[in-house]
Amino acid sequence: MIRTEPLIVVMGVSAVGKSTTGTQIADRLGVPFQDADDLHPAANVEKMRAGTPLDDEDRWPWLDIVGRELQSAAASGLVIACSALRRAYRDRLRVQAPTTAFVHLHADDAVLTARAAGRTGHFMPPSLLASQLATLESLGDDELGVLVDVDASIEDIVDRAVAGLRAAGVTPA
Ligand SMILES: Nc1ncnc2c1ncn2[C@@H]1O[C@H](COP(=O)(O)OP(=O)(O)OP(=O)(O)O)[C@@H](O)[C@H]1O
Ligand SMILES: O=C(O)[C@H](O)[C@@H](O)[C@H](O)[C@H](O)CO
Repeated sequence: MIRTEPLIVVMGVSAVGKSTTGTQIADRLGVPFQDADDLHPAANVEKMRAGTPLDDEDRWPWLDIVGRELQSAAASGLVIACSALRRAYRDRLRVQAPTTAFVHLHADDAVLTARAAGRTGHFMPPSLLASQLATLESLGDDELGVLVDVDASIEDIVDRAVAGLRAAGVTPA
């Protein structure tokens, strides 16, 4: 039997917990983790740091880099934390890595505001949260993946994500 390793994007708006949770999902599944924030062109990071939201033209080249990382990780599997806010962005990733599954992390605005305000030393200003929420398109019923509410302990979130991926057939039963 041919086993393929999982390619997973942990998606959602800024400060929803993609990096924190994604690292632990990767550990649990025994695959590498990467943070797509580290793949942004420097100009994108500076734009966000200055308080200006990215637009589609800023994101396409970055998404192509993320897609290439997924595509080249077919042998090892990969969990990557990447906002992937719009359906069109996820379609772009699937062009290069069609088997990609998404863990969509969701939180109420109050939880997000508290988490964005509570962290220090991050380039993303909390003021950009509103534009992130305005851009977000939830995972569609026809998209491979799972929606997980993150108003919970990290262990519970990882449990739910891993169970959802198993139920969706992304990882073995
Ligand atoms: N389940 C949780 N419970 C409590 N705090 C959490 C939880 N998950 C994440 N956090 C905290 O919320 C903040 C945002 O988390 P994190 O940096 O992982 O989000 P992110 O989605 O990767 O953000 P960004 O995309 O902006 O880099 C951090 O300070 C993190 O420690
Ligand atoms: O698509 C975007 O607007 C970006 O990827 C942002 O989501 C940030 O990189 C991330 O959230 C860091 O805070």
